[in-house]
Parts: sequence; structure tokens; C-alpha cells
Amino acid sequence: MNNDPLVQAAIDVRLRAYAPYSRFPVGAAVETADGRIFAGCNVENAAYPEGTCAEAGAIAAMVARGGRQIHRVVVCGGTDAPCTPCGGCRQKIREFAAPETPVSMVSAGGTVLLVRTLADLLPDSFGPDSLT
Ligand SMILES: O=c1ccn([C@H]2C[C@H](O)[C@@H](CO)O2)c(=O)[nH]1
Repeated sequence: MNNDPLVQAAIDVRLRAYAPYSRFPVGAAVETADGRIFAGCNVENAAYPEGTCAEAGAIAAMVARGGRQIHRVVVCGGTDAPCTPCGGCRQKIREFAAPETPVSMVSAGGTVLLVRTLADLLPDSFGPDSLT
């Protein structure tokens, strides 16, 4: 087990995922600069491309509560292989996180399988600062 509340949030929310097509439920949790935790799960759709990822749900929940800075991310894919964020989610995290922000991939039991920084996952990225 793991007593990190961010890990537990990702594990718990994964159980609420709606993934009838892929049968691959995912949970994600983000922690903001002020220590708040927001969680999200994947929500699939019969029109497949309309499905949304767990990370997108967690980020939307954060923004809806006024959060703007992600300090940590945890993703739980339920398998013993790390569930790394898809390319689109890496870019979504990039909008609100610094290059050194850790992204941890955990098992359903809370074992940390892999930790990468955002810059590891998305090198030479395009972000808000690129537009100024
Ligand atoms: O980091 C990830 C990887 C995959 N998925 C979802 C998308 C889809 O619903 C299912 C299979 O790809 O897993 C996520 O939510 N987050």
C-alpha cells in the first residue's frame, strides 16, 4: 500500500472510470501548489473519439475550482506496467506544470512503477510561454 493521499486519490477514482469499450479504467490525480488534490477518470463514449482521459478529467476539476499550478501528477492504470499519459495528456499537463513536475505511475495497489518529470515525457515542449 501507499499512504500518499495523491496516490490514493488516483487509485480510488479509477474505480469510478467509465471504460466499457477499452475495459481499461484509468485514474489520475493532480496536486496544486496549495496542496489541493483533484481526481479524474477516463470517460469513454460509444462515439469513440469523444472519450476523455483520466488526466483531462483531473485537470478540468482543478480548473473548475480555480487551480492553475500542478505540482505533482499520479496516474493509475491498474496494470503492473506503468500507464504513461498519452501525448495529448502530456500537453494538457504542460499547460499547468513546470518541466520538473513529477508524474508518477502507480499500480492499483499503490506501488510506484515509474516516475518521470514532465520534461522527460514532453521534451522541447510548446507551452503558454511560447506565445509571449
Ligand atoms: O494515461 C492514460 C492512458 C489511457 N487512458 C484511457 C483512454 C482510454 O479510455 C483508455 C484506453 O486507452 O485509457 C487514460 O485515461 N489515461
